[in-house]
Amino acid sequence: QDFDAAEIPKEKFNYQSDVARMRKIVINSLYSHKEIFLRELISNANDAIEKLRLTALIDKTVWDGTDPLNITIKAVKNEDGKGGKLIITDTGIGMGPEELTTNLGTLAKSGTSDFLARAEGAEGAATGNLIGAFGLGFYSSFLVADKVHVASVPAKSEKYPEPVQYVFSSSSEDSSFEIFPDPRGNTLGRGTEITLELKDDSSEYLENQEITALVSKHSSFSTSFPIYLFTQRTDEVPDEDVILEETQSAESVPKPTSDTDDADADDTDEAVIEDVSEEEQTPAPPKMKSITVDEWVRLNGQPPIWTRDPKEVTDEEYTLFYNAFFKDFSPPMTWTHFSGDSGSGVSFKAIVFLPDKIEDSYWQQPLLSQSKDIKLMVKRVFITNDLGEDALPKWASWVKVVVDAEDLPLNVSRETLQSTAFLRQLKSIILKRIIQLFNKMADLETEDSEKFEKFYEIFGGILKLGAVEDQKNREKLAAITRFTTNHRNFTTLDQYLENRKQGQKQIFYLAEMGENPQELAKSVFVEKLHARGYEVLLFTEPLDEIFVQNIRRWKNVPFQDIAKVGLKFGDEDTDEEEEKEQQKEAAQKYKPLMEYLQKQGRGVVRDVVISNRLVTSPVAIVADSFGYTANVQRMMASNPGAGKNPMHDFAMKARVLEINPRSPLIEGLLKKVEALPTEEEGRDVEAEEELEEVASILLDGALIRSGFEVPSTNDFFGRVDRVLRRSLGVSEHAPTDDTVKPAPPVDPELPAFEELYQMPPEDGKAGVYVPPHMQDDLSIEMEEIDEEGNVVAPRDEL
Ligand SMILES: Nc1ncnc2c1ncn2[C@@H]1O[C@H](COP(=O)(O)OP(=O)(O)OP(=O)(O)O)[C@@H](O)[C@H]1O
Repeated sequence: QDFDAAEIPKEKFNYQSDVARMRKIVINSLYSHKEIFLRELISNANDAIEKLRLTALIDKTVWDGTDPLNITIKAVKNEDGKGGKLIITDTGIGMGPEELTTNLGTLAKSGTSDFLARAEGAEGAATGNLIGAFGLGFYSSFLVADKVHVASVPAKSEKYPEPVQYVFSSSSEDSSFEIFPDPRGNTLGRGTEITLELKDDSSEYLENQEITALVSKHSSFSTSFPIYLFTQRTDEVPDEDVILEETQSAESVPKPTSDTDDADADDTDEAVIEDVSEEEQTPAPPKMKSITVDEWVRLNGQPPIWTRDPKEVTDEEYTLFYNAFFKDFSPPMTWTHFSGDSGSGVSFKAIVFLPDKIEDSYWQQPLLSQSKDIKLMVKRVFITNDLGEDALPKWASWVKVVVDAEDLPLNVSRETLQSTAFLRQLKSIILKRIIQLFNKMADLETEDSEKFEKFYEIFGGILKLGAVEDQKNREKLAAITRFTTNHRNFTTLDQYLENRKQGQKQIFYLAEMGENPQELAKSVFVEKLHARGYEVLLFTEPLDEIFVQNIRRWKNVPFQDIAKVGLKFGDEDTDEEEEKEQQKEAAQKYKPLMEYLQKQGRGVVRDVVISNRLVTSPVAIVADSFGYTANVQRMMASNPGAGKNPMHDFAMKARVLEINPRSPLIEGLLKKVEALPTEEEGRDVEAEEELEEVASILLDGALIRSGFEVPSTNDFFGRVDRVLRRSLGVSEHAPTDDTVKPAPPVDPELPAFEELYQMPPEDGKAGVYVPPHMQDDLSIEMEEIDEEGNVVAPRDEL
């Protein structure tokens, strides 16, 4: 019986506008992925049965545990041989008329509009990957069907004591759908039946072979309930009418089903026929006739992948499973499949997958992330993917895991789970496995650097976050973390220590958020270390500084920020006597300059000292151990609350100016300071001002070189201008002619459009507005085309 057969009042509804947009996107942009409709419908069916089973744990009226839970698929070809219907049925929770309306007629998901906007835009092509993840599931039916009917009966419950079968009907063209009681009556008992009236170009989905292939590719791994396909087989059986006559005469009846028994006795069917005919010595073989045998064939008979022997599962199977099960349609980066014992007597099998990307949304708020892809099964039955807030530390919340516990009760709830030792043990087992996978990927560095680099690009930040967040696994995660140095890329902390020079008791690093390592390597702070052959870790990501501040030491060697005081090469004790003497002398020699600069630099630096870290640069500004480096200062600036800390001002100014005694510039400055006439000799105010200006530029330059900002950019350039004038011999005080033409008086009228843009004459012909400033640069050719797209008469109108 047809859905339209009876005269039943049908209620008509308009789709919510987002649904209309969604259907359009699905139909237009996913055409090349149209086979996904089956995966989506099966996945919905599976979810509906799962929901039934979970509800039945609390309320037995919903399902008493006896009637079978399954998904069936049936293709019905039209009698004229053209097109047909595909019917997908489940014995799940079902939907009442209101649910049909809201679930299928509206999109309740948050972020829908965002998604729609993205999908309609340039990224539309990529929607193939988003479709399942976002739950456009049901609408994918319109990829292959002109018309879709969803008949459904909700499970018996308080809300539906006498459930009635209703139908949701919609065609792919309509902006509305209809809801009405099923004219066929209650044919389902419970569950949902989706009838797709296939489009002419989708009739391949009527072929059982095609359906079987699709199910095995996309759905066999992700469904926990049996999927049956309706098949019809033609069998040759003895014609019963003839047999009946023979029985009456010979009293020997070959049973219609005896084929198999006979086949057991011998290997081939042919032999059977011979045997039978010889033994019974009947004058003629029994008359045969063809009959059609209806059969439901199980499509997903394979046991779930995690229960299989890892040696027998191919990489492709793991990938297909991952895609379908976690609705992430890029292949996983790597995985580990293992079985174990939790230690509290729960044995389990699990697969832990590393995805091949971490969503941007994760990095926006990593500390708020919560794992949602640890799917816990008990004896192959899905229990939950919500293991609670602290299921895993935040650094690992992106991981995708399926775990199947043998020895937990089937009706275990999340609450009872929380109090079991199993969950705690599971957590540490998963973390251990993730770290194992990280190590496996990190080992690829030498064999397959491309793979390794991709891994590091995605998980580098995770390793640092983990080392900061997770004290227990800190060491293991920090050991895998890599850094760029002035010597090489991807250095581990252990490798750094191997390259340590004799006496070196610090791990040198320099941090500048957002800089690139090559630039950072040219910093004043690195120059001497580099020139002497020491290795310096170059930190350019915000997490780096937080990372060292948390781990503080590696194998007992402390980290030293080389932009701070306290830098020691470690070989100072072995310096020659002569060198020490030289340093003493330099301190003596530069005393007047240091005193002078100290006076000039008040408010910017706390002290001035002779540097041991500079080679060619004349000066640098170094932070005290408790002061802010330029990097920390910048991080503070982006944190609005930081200025309120009473230590803030103090930490800002806790820095020292270091001068390079071997720089000619510094020597020259010393001479100038020494040459200044004293009070007694009669002060030279002009020379004093000149020198102050130079000192001030030197200080500002030192700030900039060291990554800090100058207190006032305008003042700084005013001074530079004056020094430039002096060096060019131009008068310092000669004013620039600063007269300018004032603007005309206020104009109370708004300009007319025609004044700004020349309008084409209003002669009814097509025209183009070209703004005056573009008229010289633009020429437009127009051609008229006929309906077939052929050019009628080329013209050059403008
Ligand atoms: N076979 C079904 N049985 C019962 N309810 C269903 C069935 N198919 C769909 N639904 C209901 O309709 C809703 C919308 O389905 P749709 O496929 O559009 O998205 P979804 O299933 O929520 O998302 P996703 O496909 O990502 O799981 C479902 O959430 C479910 O409540």
